[in-house]
Amino acid sequence: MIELVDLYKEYQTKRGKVIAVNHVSLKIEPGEIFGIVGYSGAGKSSLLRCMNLLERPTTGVVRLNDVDLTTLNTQELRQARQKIGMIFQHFNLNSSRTVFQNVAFALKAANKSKDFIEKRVPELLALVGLADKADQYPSQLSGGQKQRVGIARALANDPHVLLCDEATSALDPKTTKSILALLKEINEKLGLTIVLITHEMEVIKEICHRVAVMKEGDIIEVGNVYDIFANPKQSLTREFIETVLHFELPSEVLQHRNPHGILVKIQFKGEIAEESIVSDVLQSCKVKGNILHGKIEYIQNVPLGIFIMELSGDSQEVDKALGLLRERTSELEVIADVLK
Ligand SMILES: Nc1ncnc2c1ncn2[C@@H]1O[C@H](COP(=O)(O)OP(=O)(O)OP(=O)(O)O)[C@@H](O)[C@H]1O
Repeated sequence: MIELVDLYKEYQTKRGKVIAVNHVSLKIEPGEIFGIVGYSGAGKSSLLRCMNLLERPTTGVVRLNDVDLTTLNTQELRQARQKIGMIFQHFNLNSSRTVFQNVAFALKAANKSKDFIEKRVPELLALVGLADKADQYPSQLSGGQKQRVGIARALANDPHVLLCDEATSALDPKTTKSILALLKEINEKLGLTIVLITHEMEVIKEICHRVAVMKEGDIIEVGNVYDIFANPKQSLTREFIETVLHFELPSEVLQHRNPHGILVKIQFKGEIAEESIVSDVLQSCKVKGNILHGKIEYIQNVPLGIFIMELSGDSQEVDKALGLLRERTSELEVIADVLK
């Protein structure tokens, strides 16, 4: 488990002090994929790099499996770091070494024997799907393949934790998906804890169990990914979610609104997203419902349905329909007139 207690990181610059991480406390549980999302400059890299002391926090505690890394001497820290793998946006491979040698490097640094290295590297390359690339050089590989080498190298010493610093930001969408799928597979197969930072909410949606939203050095919201998507509290979180759900109503739709109708946003969580609650209620109340926008997203394989509808008809019947929709289940949320 990783535990950050009151972590604070500042940099001294010519223009004065910059606070990158502002008294953050966080617990990351073993085996989870934990994402940290935020815009550029929010402090994500600084926070991540404090987790393995690549950056030393100005104050605060970084515990890995109950050991406070900030209290270790150089030798102890080197040992502890072997249990924290890291991958980078630009892969950080040594271009003058082959794929095999890049991965072997991490094992040599941990004083592993030649025999062990000869056996272990092919296993690692097979795990990341590069069994046939051992003798190639980084320049002969695609971006996705380079990141696979980075992952193999990071896993060489059986880490407890894998830190991912914008690991897919330099990759195209298809390659991003394949790297995220590999990370998920490794998480499930090896029970490895993964912490990733990203500015893309899509990455969070794709593989994370929990997410923290970071702004100006602070964590402003943290929770289970599904709950955060279904019920974001902070406007910045909503902004990030919007980049995935694309739920803005096009202005043409608003121009052609029925002046007597009311706009409702209806959100279904879990299995009921697949039921026909809305049509049942509208039929029973003789209310007309016009779907203006709607979709069902699957987040961690659980459906989240969101619809924007215009309801029209006798106003008492519309109120009754809204009441019934609210009542039908606690998992259904009706936000009446979305424009107000
Ligand atoms: N080595 C450094 N020296 C001085 N200031 C720094 C240093 N590293 C980061 N900063 C500053 O700290 C703040 C947080 O930066 P950080 O890189 O941690 O954020 P980030 O969310 O990871 O952004 P990005 O995605 O652009 O890397 C920024 O204001 C940045 O300019």
